[in-house]
Amino acid sequence: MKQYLDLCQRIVDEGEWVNNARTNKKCLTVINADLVYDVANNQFPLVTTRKSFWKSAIAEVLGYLRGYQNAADFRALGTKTWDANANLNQAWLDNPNRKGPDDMGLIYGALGRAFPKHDGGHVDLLQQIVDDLTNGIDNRAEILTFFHPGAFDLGCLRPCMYEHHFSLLGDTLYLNSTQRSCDVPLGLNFNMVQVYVLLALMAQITGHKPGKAYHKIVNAHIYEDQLVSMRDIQLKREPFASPKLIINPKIKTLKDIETWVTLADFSVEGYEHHDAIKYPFAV
Ligand SMILES: Nc1nc(=O)c2c([nH]1)NC[C@@H]1CN(c3ccc(C(=O)N[C@@H](CCC(=O)O)C(=O)O)cc3)CN21
Ligand SMILES: O=c1ccn([C@H]2C[C@H](O)[C@@H](COP(=O)(O)O)O2)c(=O)[nH]1
Repeated sequence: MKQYLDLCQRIVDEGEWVNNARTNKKCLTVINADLVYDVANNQFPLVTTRKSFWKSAIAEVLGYLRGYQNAADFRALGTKTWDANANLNQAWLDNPNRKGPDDMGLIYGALGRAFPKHDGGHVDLLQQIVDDLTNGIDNRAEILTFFHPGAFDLGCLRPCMYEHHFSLLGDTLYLNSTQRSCDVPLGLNFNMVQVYVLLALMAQITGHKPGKAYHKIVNAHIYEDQLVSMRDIQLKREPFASPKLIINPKIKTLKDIETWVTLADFSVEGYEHHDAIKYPFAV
């Protein structure tokens, strides 16, 4: 939690204003932040200086792992967070590749689970990584990537957390996640949970102990209409201790995640938080 608040404060103190053409908003911006999550000791990085809707964040991860590409499927899992990008973004509404209401196109898991090959086929990057790790193999390229510049026009948004690199040291699994662009008040609140859960889940289904998750952020920003709430409300609050995340131990395979896992398989223990803050969302 401290590292999150430190980043927010750093943006407020040292950030530079950058005009963002896509959203037509100004962003107070810093470049580069490195966050670390101690998954081995269940230090769940949940924001406590406002109420965090952590279930929505985990629903997104489940949708990515299943390769979903439709906001209705994400709603069925328990999150509405893709509705705006699928249905309110004018550039995507005007894009002939959009297949209709709620379509998000080829982004995140839809791409990572069927990455196009040169011969016209596809490769399921996640399945390959799970198979390797389950067999104790780390080929030093266990990389789940969602980044495919040749396919940007097939999706509603370029992936923000675009790469997850898994590594094995003995029986401990590590994760390095890279994020190119980060909406710190809204998105990072979710992204910290997601990096943590991804390592915890992957360790559980491949039979390893989770170690640390390293989260690199390149462009970290606060939108102009979020600044006052962050600076004058959220940053004035004292954080509470980190809660614990409990994952159903019956989840043992990728197939389990694909077939029966729901948000009921996740709970948080000891979550003390301040009141909710509603931050504006830039489409
Ligand atoms: N501008 C922007 N920021 C983002 O963080 C973001 C995008 N766009 N587009 C793609 C996804 C969607 N994400 C989202 C979308 C909405 C919320 C949101 O509204 N969060 C509220 C309430 C969530 C709820 O009730 O489930 C919050 O207070 O955290 C968070 C992340 C993260 N990403
Ligand atoms: O997981 C996510 C997804 C998106 N974001 C934020 C970062 C930016 O504010 C926007 C995306 O805009 P781009 O113009 O494509 O950079 O969404 C996030 O923080 N986390």
